[in-house]
Amino acid sequence: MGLLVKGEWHTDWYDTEASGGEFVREQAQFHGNIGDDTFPAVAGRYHLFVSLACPWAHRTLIFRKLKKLEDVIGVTVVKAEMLDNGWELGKAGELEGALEGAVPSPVEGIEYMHQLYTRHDPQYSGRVTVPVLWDKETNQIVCNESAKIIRILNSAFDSLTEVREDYYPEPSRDEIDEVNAFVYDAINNGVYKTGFATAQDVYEKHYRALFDALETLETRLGKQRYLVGDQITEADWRLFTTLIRFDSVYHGHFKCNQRQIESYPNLSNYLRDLYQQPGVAETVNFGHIKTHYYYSHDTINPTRIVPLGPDIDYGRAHDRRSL
Ligand SMILES: N[C@@H](CCC(=O)N[C@@H](CS)C(=O)NCC(=O)O)C(=O)O
Repeated sequence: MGLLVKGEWHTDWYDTEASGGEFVREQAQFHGNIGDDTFPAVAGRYHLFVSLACPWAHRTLIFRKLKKLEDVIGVTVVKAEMLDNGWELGKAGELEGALEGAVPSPVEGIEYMHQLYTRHDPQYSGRVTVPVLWDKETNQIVCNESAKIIRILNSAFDSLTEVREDYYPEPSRDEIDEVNAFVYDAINNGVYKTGFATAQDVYEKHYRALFDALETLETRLGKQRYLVGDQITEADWRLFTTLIRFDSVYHGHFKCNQRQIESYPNLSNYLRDLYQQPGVAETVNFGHIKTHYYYSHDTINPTRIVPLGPDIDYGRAHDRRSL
């Protein structure tokens, strides 16, 4: 764990002292678009760097899969553990098996993700996060904000594939934005704010907000199959990547342990419905997910023991078709 200061790597844990025990997420710094003159939509030019453990990177893998962009955008997987040097790229052959179609880094001479950031900007200051959408032609980061990358993948390459599914349909955009904001604050980022809190009252505040929000969604999903009506939208995929990690990691490691997702009738069936959408299960790697969290956060789990459970079959039947 660390960050870059004017291009120099520093091994620092998140500074929660300055914020009274609160984990404060840093904003992503690269927000380029695809489809303009700088970054035209071209097959084979752009590349994703992802961690299979990371819920934010997972969103981008799902969109690459659903929009059938495997031949348009390459992908490189980083090691599950994030240690003193931050995210680490494997040696050739080491990680490709973790995700079908993954390739070693196309950017030569880099061992760590922080070297990719300094390749783009030798003076970069900030956290070194995944996912990264990289332009191989100009050696630049196009974007390192998953919310933006999934919008890019949703439509920017449509002329290169036959897939026309739209996960951000015009008529539902206001509602999707509203649900996203609620889910992001209390759930996607909520589990981190709960798990990384270093003061009891801060932990309790985010824990309560998280479980209140899950209760709200449990009720909402009693009336409709997906978060915004009867069609899957980006709002569902953004929630999915947190829910699929919840019982294995956030419940124990982040102390989000009032309930497991398995105990909510609607949320658990909804989670299996999404997991069973074609191609999605292939993007889920519980080995990387569990190893990453339990191994990398040594202030939370210094023994690095990775728990064996829980055993949950996300492939078993769900009841959502009746809605
Ligand atoms: N806003 C970013 C957040 C990405 C993010 O925080 N990724 C985590 C992995 S789950 C990371 O790389 N953390 C490294 C760090 O904070 O040093 C996005 O959604 O793309």
